Amino acid sequence: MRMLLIHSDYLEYEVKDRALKNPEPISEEQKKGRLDEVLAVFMSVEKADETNPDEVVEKAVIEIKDVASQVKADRIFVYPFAHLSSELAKPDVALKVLQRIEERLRQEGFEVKRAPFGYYKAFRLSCKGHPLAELSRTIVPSGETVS
Ligand SMILES: C[C@@H](O)[C@H](N)C(=O)N[C@H]1[C@@H](O)[C@H](n2cnc3c(N)ncnc32)O[C@@H]1CO
Repeated sequence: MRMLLIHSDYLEYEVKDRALKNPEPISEEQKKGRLDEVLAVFMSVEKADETNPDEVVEKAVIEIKDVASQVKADRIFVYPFAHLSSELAKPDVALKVLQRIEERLRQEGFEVKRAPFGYYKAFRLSCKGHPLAELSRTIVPSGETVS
């Protein structure tokens, strides 16, 4: 899993078109979304993560919690993003991992939104620009190596 974490004044998206044959079914209200004062986390779930998705979920939650506490963010935007890796996990595995991360972050007390999976989306982001505002993390299940 590759993550790009951007501490932002806001992130807003608008669904434009389907990018997969079977994108995640969404409601009318999910076609647009916005959070202010948010840690935006762009995530590519990778092939290696398929060997132990549950472990990758927990490791991702630990990393996101760590960065959120450093930048003092209590809102998280989980954003599926297929452009951080050339070895992507299958969509059905990736969606489950992202849904589980969303669920676990809510359990940890964060306000969480997740952008819809399987679509082309327009988005606007206002990065805060402080020294910890732009971070990346790579997570692999135990026994896997970072390529
Ligand atoms: C396209 C661009 O504008 C948009 N932002 C986009 O990336 N859309 C992606 C993700 O929502 C999702 N997706 C598919 N596989 C994965 C994966 N392994 N990890 C994360 N997302 C995935 O499916 C879409 C097409 O790859």
